[in-house]
Amino acid sequence: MKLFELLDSPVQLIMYDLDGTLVDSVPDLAIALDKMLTDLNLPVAGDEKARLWVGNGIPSLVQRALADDMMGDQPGIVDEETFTRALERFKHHYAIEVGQHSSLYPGVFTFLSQIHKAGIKQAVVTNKSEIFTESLLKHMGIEHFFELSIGGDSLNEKKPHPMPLQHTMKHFDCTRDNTLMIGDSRNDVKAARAAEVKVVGLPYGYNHGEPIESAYPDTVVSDLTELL
Ligand SMILES: O=C(O)COP(=O)(O)O
Ligand SMILES: [Mg+2]
Repeated sequence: MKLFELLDSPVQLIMYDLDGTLVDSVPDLAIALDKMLTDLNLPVAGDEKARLWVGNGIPSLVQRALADDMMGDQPGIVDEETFTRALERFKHHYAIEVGQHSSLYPGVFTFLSQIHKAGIKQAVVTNKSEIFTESLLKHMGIEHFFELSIGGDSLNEKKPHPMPLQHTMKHFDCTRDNTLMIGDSRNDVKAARAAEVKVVGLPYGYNHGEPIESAYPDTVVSDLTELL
């Protein structure tokens, strides 16, 4: 499906998820997570598990790794003291690793350039912490494409809550009629549904081990250039 087929009005704003949508960022996250686990004398988790756990922000990722379980971020599973120490260790390691082993997915740079040239506004709406979002965008050389980036800790709520999407639309004075969300996980689809915006799913990212089709985005494309 093409961009112009998705909305009745011309697109004025595209909101992008970051991890798993624009950037294959798990290699950095997995290294930082394993260094954190090693600091705590726990067995390392590796890439595969990190890939399943990423998507609900850094605190959830750290809790899942500590519990070695997807449900680790539920109340009462991980004790507060261990979590606080682990989070500090993770942030320390990730600040060093961020952007070092990550790469842009195929078609991302071309798509962002074309959309930028067409005068359509672009924003990042991620659950990744703000400070690491800025750093990753710079390392990937794509920060200049975005007029706004909202992190998982920028507002009171993060995806799947619609708040970051609604905040972004308001910022650009855009509405559901001229705005599109693009993401790789059910959190993106749920947030878009709750904000009543159309959403494109990408199949190559991190959707907790499930195909993105199971979250029912409006369409799925194999890479972003398919939308051009
Ligand atoms: O850091 C995360 O948990 C995932 O971030 P995302 O929202 O860009 O996929
Ligand atoms: Mg994602």
